[in-house]
Amino acid sequence: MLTVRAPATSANLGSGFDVFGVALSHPADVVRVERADRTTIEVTGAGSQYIPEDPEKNTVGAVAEALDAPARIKIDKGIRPASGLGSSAASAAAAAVALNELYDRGKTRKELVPIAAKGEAVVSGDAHDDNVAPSILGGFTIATPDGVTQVDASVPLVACLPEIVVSTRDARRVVPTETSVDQLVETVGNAATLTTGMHRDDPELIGRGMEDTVVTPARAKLIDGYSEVRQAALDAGSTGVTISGAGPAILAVCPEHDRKHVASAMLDAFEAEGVDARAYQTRIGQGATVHHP
Ligand SMILES: Nc1ncnc2c1ncn2[C@@H]1O[C@H](COP(=O)(O)OP(=O)(O)O)[C@@H](O)[C@H]1O
Ligand SMILES: N[C@@H](CCOP(=O)(O)O)C(=O)O
Repeated sequence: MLTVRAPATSANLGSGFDVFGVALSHPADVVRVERADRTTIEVTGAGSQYIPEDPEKNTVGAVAEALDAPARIKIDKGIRPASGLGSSAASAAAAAVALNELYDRGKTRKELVPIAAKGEAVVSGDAHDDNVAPSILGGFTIATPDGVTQVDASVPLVACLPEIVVSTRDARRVVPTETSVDQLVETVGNAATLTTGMHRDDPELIGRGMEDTVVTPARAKLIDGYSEVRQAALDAGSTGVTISGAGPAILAVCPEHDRKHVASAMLDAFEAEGVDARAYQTRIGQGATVHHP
C-alpha cells in the first residue's frame, strides 16, 4: 500500500483568521491507499470512534471523489478530531497526496490544496484552505482566494490540547460579523509583523504578530481556562499565545530553550482549572511525505 504521513497544523495564528497556517513537526495522520473499484474507509487511532467511515461523511471520501480515484483507504489517526490541530484536514491532505500518486494524476502540491479543501467542506461547512495548505506544503502558508504562498520556517512551538471538544463548525458560529477600522488597522499590522517573523524564524516578531482582538476573544469563551493557560505560557517565556485553529488547542511560540518550561506551565495551568490536557513540544515542520512500499 502507498503510505502518506500528513502533519497536524495550526491555522489562523491569531491575526490571520482563515488565511495563515503552519505545519507542525508532530503529531500526524498516516493514510494508506490501494486501488479499488469503490472507496472504502477504515479508521484507527486517536479518537477513531468519533470519525465516520462512510465516504460521504469522512474528509477523505470527498478527496477520492474529486480526484476520481476510488481506493481502499486506511487512516491511522495521530491527531484527535475536534482538536484545533487540523485533524480532519490532515487526513484530507494525506489522501490528496496519496491518491494523486496512486492514480498518477500529475497534480502539483499547490493544485492539491483546493482538492483537499473539499474534504474540509464536508465537516465544517466551508472549504477553507488554511489547514490543508500547510499540511500539504509544509512551513508557513498564506491561503487567499488567489492562491497559496508558502514560506519555509522553523520555529519552536507548544500545542497544548485539553480534554475538551470544540467543533470547527460550532466555533465558526461565534465569529463576529463586524469589526471596526481600528481593529482592521491593528490586524494588518500584526499580520505583517508575523509574516516578517516567519521569514526570519524570529519567535519574538511571530509572537507579537499573533495578537488578535477580533476572533480570538469570542472563541476563548469556549475554552475553559484559556486566559490562565495563556498567562502561564507568557510567564514561562512564550513570546505569543493564541487559539490553535478553532480550538480547543492553545498554541504558544517560544525560543527553543524555553519550550519545555512553557509546556509544563500550560499543563499546570489547565490542571489548576480541573482540565486534563497534553502538550506537544513541536515546531514548524515539513508537509506531507510519501512512503513507497
Ligand atoms: N478523516 C477525518 N479525521 C478527523 N475527523 C474527521 C475525519 N472525517 C470526518 N471527520 C469529522 O470532522 C470533525 C472534526 O473536524 P474539525 O471540527 O474541523 O476538527 P479539527 O480541528 O480537529 O480538524 C469530527 O466531527 C469528525 O468526525
Ligand atoms: N480557519 C478555520 C480553521 C479551523 O482549524 P481547525 O484545526 O480547528 O479545524 C477556523 O478558525 O474556523
